[in-house]
Amino acid sequence: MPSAARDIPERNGNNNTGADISRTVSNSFGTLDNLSTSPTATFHSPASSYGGLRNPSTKQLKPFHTEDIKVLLLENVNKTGQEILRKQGYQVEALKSSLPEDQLIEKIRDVHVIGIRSKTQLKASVLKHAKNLIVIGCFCIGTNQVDLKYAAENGICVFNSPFSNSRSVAEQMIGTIIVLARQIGDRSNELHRGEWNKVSAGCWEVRGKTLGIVGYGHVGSQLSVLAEAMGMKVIYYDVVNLMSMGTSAQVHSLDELLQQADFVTLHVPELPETMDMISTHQFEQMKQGSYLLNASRGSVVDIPALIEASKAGKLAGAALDVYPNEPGGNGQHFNNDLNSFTEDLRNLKNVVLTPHIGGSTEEAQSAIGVEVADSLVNYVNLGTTSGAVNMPEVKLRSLTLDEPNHLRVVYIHKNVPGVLRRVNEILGDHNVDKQMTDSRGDVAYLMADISNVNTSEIKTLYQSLEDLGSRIRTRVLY
Ligand SMILES: NC(=O)c1ccc[n+]([C@@H]2O[C@H](COP(=O)([O-])OP(=O)(O)OC[C@H]3O[C@@H](n4cnc5c(N)ncnc54)[C@H](O)[C@@H]3O)[C@@H](O)[C@H]2O)c1
Ligand SMILES: O=C(O)CC[C@@H](O)C(=O)O
Repeated sequence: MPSAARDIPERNGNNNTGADISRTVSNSFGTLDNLSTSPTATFHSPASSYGGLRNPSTKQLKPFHTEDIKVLLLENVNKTGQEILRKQGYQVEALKSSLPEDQLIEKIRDVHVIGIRSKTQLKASVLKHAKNLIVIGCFCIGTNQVDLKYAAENGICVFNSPFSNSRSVAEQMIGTIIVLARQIGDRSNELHRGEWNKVSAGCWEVRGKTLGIVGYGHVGSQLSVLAEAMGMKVIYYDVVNLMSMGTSAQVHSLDELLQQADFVTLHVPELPETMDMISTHQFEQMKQGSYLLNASRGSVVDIPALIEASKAGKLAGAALDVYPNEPGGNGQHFNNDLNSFTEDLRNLKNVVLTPHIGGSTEEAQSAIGVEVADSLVNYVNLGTTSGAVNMPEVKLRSLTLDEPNHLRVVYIHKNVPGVLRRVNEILGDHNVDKQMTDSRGDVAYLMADISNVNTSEIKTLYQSLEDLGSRIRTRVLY
């Protein structure tokens, strides 16, 4: 089977039209709209909308038989995404869990596309086995689980969904703040065990309390608006200056936020700088009887220090949605084998533990499925990198059906002097209709549509580009 990225492609006989692949997902509960207040009554999956393919005059580029494209989807990627990829004719294998590293390496060897969520680690040690891989789709916000630099330097483009689950996380945080303030988790557990324990001591309204948001991006700023609507005062800390929502206010340092907030909630990405961002010193700065919430990444909080702060009564409660090590799939155990502190954590009072579900709503997962699958199809079929997290963003207007002898060249190369001159010497034997190039760090991405190309010339053109020392990956779409 030809490598989609490197071998000379064959023209595809598949007659997919825009109509085949455009999606209008209707609401199967639509007829109940006027009768039911069920959430499903207002739920619609977003429509898929990849650039240009819906227009019947658009020429669909096919670098290969689409059924040769192998896609591996892990971690229960939503069916909206699976359907979009299957409708392209790609061979899609979808698994519910992540895979242990040895099995992942076996599977990744011959796939062209992989889709993951937050659990699957695509480090260089795994990616080096992925000889055919051209693109990774993270069906989530976080991309810390992928070695983005290694991927770019090896011509593997990475996409994510930057905000489709932000609202879901913010809503979970609002619910959890109230659950903590009223000790609802403990009361519910007691009653499940048959114990009636009607108390008001240490239970509070959230109105008038101060919420400190660390990381005021997509999630943090949504949460800010919701919290103010409940009468909370909002302060936030971020490494960049940002516009305040409502009457919230940015503070100058993390310590300042910790000293003022009754509830501290973390919404920063996993970075070297955010590792153990909340540890013993930070707990010392927090107000007596305050609360900590973390739905960002498990590495951001030093959990043994949190356990100490909780046992010492410094914290009145905490909520964790993320952990340094998380189980690979549902049904697997959450115990000390995963994280040595787990048993201690489970025994703490007023500590809400959730299994990384901040973004797990029907709305978010359905939207993410469509968004990321669209990006993957756009990249595989058209070479478009709009929204990529590790490559320059390059997009060319679509070719049309009255441009039959055109082909699109995608050339991913090292960002070094003299490459464009050499590439254009090769392309210059033809008419270069349009060309765009951009760089990001050490990697550059060139896309060109050239006309008056005979099929017999494609192989030579492809090989000439492959032979340049600057080449990372060449793709020819026609
Ligand atoms: N629990 C879940 O299911 C879930 C769902 C979505 C996102 N997340 C996690 O939440 C994180 C935040 O999501 P988002 O969409 O709001 O991201 P975002 O990129 O929109 O916002 C992150 C913010 O953090 C700020 N930041 C970065 N480093 C910082 C530092 N050292 N100190 C203070 N601020 C810093 C950034 O400037 C940015 O404003 C994601 O990276 C992801 O890891 C978890
Ligand atoms: O769905 C997931 O696995 C991850 C959710 C969240 O942490 C994200 O990064 O979007």
